[in-house]
Amino acid sequence: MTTQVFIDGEAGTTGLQIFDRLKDRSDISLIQLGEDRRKDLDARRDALNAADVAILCLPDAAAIDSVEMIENDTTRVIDASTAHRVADGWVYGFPELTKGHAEAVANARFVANVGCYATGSISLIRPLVEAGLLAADAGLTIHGVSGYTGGGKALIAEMEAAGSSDFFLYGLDQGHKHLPEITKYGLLSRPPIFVPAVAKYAQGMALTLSLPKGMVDGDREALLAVYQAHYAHGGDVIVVSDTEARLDPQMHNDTNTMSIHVRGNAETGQMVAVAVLDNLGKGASGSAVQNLDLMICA
Ligand SMILES: NC(=O)C1=CN([C@@H]2O[C@H](COP(=O)(O)OP(=O)(O)OC[C@H]3O[C@@H](n4cnc5c(N)ncnc54)[C@H](OP(=O)(O)O)[C@@H]3O)[C@@H](O)[C@H]2O)C=CC1
Ligand SMILES: CC(=O)N[C@@H](CCC(=O)OP(=O)(O)O)C(=O)O
Repeated sequence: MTTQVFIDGEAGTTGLQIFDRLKDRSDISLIQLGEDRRKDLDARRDALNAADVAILCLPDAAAIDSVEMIENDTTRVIDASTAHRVADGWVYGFPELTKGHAEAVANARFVANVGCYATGSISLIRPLVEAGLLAADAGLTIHGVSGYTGGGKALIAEMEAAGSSDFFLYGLDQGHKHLPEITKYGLLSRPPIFVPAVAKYAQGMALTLSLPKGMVDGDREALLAVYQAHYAHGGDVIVVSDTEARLDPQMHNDTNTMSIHVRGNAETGQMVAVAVLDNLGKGASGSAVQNLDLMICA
């Protein structure tokens, strides 16, 4: 029997990429509404209730409405929006979060797919805190750069218009929507300073976690060993002990791979950990399909 999947928001940036990943699969039947009915409440309610799994690729308010429209106790939900990331009753959709978490995703009814910057940030922080190398109250600083598809259709239109900016910083007020989930699932007792940026390319992101001398209890080799052990339980996170001078945020585009790198200066003890991922791959659509696969294979 095929699994009935409804992508609510299929015409958006994340929804389209999920559709592309699922459209040729023989184990999945896609419920589609078409352009004329995709925002029709009754049509969405019927589709949500007919689906085995609904994948919500909507703004937060519409995603909350979708969950409220489910009247049965069988439709399972993967929500790509921010609405339920730290909500009770939702499993955080990052299978590699910690040992055993993939099973939690597989058995969940409600899965909150992870934010793109949050995926990279948590992937760097959590293993070090779990291993006792980094204090939960450490004053962390994360910088990130993303392609403009991370902002959905509105930012794509803005950045592809004539005269748009080439690069900008934002989130400087330290109110970025990913900070609550980074703090909670990074096992931190205070949020990091987070300075994201958008550059004039479509897709792919890189984040750095600054590790000044004395902040972590270990050198580069120790950190790489901790990351390797943490991500040895399967999934799509790879730990790379490279030393190339440049890291390209687009190097994992159109895949679900996220790579972790550790660099630094052995003489000064100053280090930086780096995560590279596709904001629409492991940062959104790819991870939604990874979570779906875990859920329907359980
Ligand atoms: N882009 C990314 O890298 C990531 C995005 N996300 C999250 O995924 C969600 C979708 O983002 P993204 O795909 O980028 O956004 P887009 O703006 O590209 O797509 C959103 C889609 O939802 C549709 N929509 C809006 N309101 C309704 C409604 N009431 N009923 C039905 N459809 C509606 C829009 O319609 P219309 O086409 O008419 O505008 C659009 O097609 C957001 O919550 C975002 O935060 C998560 C991780 C990364
Ligand atoms: C480049 C860009 O604008 N990125 C978005 C985050 C991507 C996204 O929408 O992710 P979530 O839905 O997981 O929050 C932002 O910083 O708000």
